[in-house]
This record gives sequence, structure tokens and C-alpha cells, in this order.
Amino acid sequence: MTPATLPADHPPVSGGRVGVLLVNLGTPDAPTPAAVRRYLAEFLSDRRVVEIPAVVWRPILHGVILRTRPKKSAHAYRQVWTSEGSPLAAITAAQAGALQALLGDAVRVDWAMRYGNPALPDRLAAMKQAGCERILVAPLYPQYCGATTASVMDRLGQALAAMRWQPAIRTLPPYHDYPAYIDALATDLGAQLDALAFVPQVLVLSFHGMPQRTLDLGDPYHCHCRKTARLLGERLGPRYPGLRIETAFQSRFGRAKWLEPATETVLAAEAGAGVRGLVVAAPGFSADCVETLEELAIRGREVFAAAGGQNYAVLSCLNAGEPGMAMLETLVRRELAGWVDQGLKSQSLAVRVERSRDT
Ligand SMILES: C=CC1=C(C)c2cc3[nH]c(cc4nc(cc5[nH]c(cc1n2)c(C)c5CCC(=O)O)C(CCC(=O)O)=C4C)c(C)c3C=C
Ligand SMILES: [Fe+2]
Ligand SMILES: [Fe+2]
Repeated sequence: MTPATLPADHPPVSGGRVGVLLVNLGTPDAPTPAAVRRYLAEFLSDRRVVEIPAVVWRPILHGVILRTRPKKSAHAYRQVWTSEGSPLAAITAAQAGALQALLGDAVRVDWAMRYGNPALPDRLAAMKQAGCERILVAPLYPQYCGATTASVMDRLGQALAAMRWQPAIRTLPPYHDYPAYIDALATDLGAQLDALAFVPQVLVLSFHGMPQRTLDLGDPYHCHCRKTARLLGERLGPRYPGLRIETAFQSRFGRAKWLEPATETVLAAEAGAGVRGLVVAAPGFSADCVETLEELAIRGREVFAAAGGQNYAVLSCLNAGEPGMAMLETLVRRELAGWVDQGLKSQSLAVRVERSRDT
């Protein structure tokens, strides 16, 4: 870590505050079929998410999916809903609060969702209104995927197109192989592994899936997931010599072929092959959500047990814990270099530049 200051020929940073806008996927406003339907209608109408021609997809979406899925999904959301609302929204809000405390008053931190509320265009406008003339937009997706990262950028472009006086924008790149990310995961998952009440034989790194066709068309998501898994394995492997680490892809949607192996298939196969203690981590999710808390922690446990498995645990995501927040602070400070006035007080002045070790 070395402190970075502005180059000598840099004009003085003038006027306006610096803002950081954390963005995650989005979630329903309530765990009810009506709210889930509204959310899914917006999410699944995004051409970045479902890459089927609209003339074919719209009748399927409105005629079948939005008539059946909201009820099923609302049931899943009800099982994980908290007093502060959807876990994804509550945790993203907590991450924004923690980052604000780490960065200090010189930077304004806010959060938004790509689908649903709080809507990205609304929060962007609110930050500009509050005087932020430079905004770092940070999609909280370590691995780039057209369906997630690019979709946030599309929405950002639409939001900017509607503004007369736009803020200057920077965006946080995908960070799937950044040492700060791998370090945070190794620290956080290591602590959780050490605290388990049983000794697992297998650790499954479960990433959200996507259609195989999207990979064939050139999306780097699968490569990014594999690289994260390799780097994390290199860190955890020597520390837990008896632990076999596998990678799998969850949350299959629709009938097309998705990335393999599917997490469910792996859980059943491991139990069937005699593995009795298994632990799952989801390093691609920056916050726990219905996909980790319901699909992995509830349904995954049932699949593993039904196939003969005994001890099963799902580790938490980085959420707003110390290792994950220290990582976010590092990534954000690096992106803010050159934007943060040398006169800003205390820590927020010393933008720490991290040297990439393994890219
Ligand atoms: C982390 C990266 C994600 C990728 C890549 C992704 C792709 C993707 N997802 C769907 C369909 C659904 N995903 C759903 C929930 C969901 N997805 C992600 C992340 C990624 N999705 C998160 C964080 C969540 C949780 C949201 C929450 O409210 O907690 C859902 C909704 C839940 C359900 O009905 O099962 C759907 C549907 C597709 C088609 C896709 C394509 C590449
Ligand atoms: Fe998804
Ligand atoms: Fe799911």
C-alpha cells in the first residue's frame, strides 16, 4: 500500500462533492406474489438478462412465467425476509453505511438497485442534487456478466441521458481476481470454516449460473468465476489440506442449457458418493440474498440430506463484515484517486493504491 497524491500538473480539484453509488441487482418490495411479479416483470424484460427475441420471449414471460413464478418465488422470499426487508436490500444499505463511515464526510455514499427500489436513476439524481459532481458507480459484482454488470451500465446511460447537468462518472471494474477481493474471501471464509461444528470433506464454491449460450457468445463471466475459484483455492487449499474444493453453478432458470455442473447435481452426487460433511460458499454474491439463504441454505440442505449427506453448512457472503468492507474501501479509494482533493482531511486524503499481484 502506498499513498497516492495528485500529479503536480493536475488542476486543483474544484467544486462539487465526490459520491460513491453502490449498485446491486434488486429485489421485490415485499415477499408477496404481486410485488414479486412487478420485480420479475422488470428484471426478466431486460434484454441483457434474457437474450431471446422479444417476439418470442414476451408471450412466454407474460403468458406463463409471470402467471406462475411470482407465487413460487414469493414463498422463497417469505422464508428469508427480515424485519428490515429483503436481505439483499438490508445488507446493501448496511454496506453503504459502513463504507460512508470508512470514507468520512468528504465522500457521499449511497446505494441503488438495478431493478426495483431504490431505483438507480433516482439515487443518481439525488446525489447530483446534493452536490456530487463526480460519482463513482460501483456495481457489486466481482465477476463481469452482461446480465449484471453491463445491465447496470445500460441503466446508468439511460439515467444520464435524462439529465441536463450530468455528474462526471467513473465505474468500478469487475474485481474477480483483485488481491484485495481474494484476501477478503480467504480471511472471511477461513474464519467461518474454523468456526464450523464439523469437519467438512468438501467445499463447494457455488456461483450464480447463466445460459451456456451466453458463454459461447463471448461473455467472460464463466472465466471470471473459474479464476476466482482457482485463486481462492490456492489460498484455502494449503490451509485446509483435507478439504476438496469444487466449483458449481446454481439458480438455473428456464429450459436452455446453463453452465455446469449445477450446484444441486453436485450436492446430490457428493452425498451419493459418501461425502458426509459438506460446506458451500457463494463468493460471487457480495450480499446474502434469496439465492444463498433459500436456494443454498434451505433447498440445498434438503438435496444433500435426501442423498444421504449428514453435516451441511452454507457460509455467509462478505456482506457488511470487516474483511468485505476493508476490501470495498480499498477498491473505492483506488478508483477515487485523482478525484479526491489533496486538502481532504484524514484518511480520505490518502488514497491507497494497491499493486496487482496476480493479474
Ligand atoms: C451474481 C450474479 C448474477 C447473475 C450472473 C445472474 C444472472 C441471471 N439471473 C436470472 C434469473 C433470476 N435471478 C434471480 C435472483 C438473483 N440473481 C442474482 C444475481 C445474478 N443473476 C441475485 C443477487 C439474485 C437475488 C435477488 C434477491 O432478491 O435476493 C431471480 C429471482 C428469484 C427467483 O425468482 O428465483 C431470477 C428469476 C437470469 C435469467 C440470469 C441470466 C443470466
Ligand atoms: Fe439471477
Ligand atoms: Fe434461485
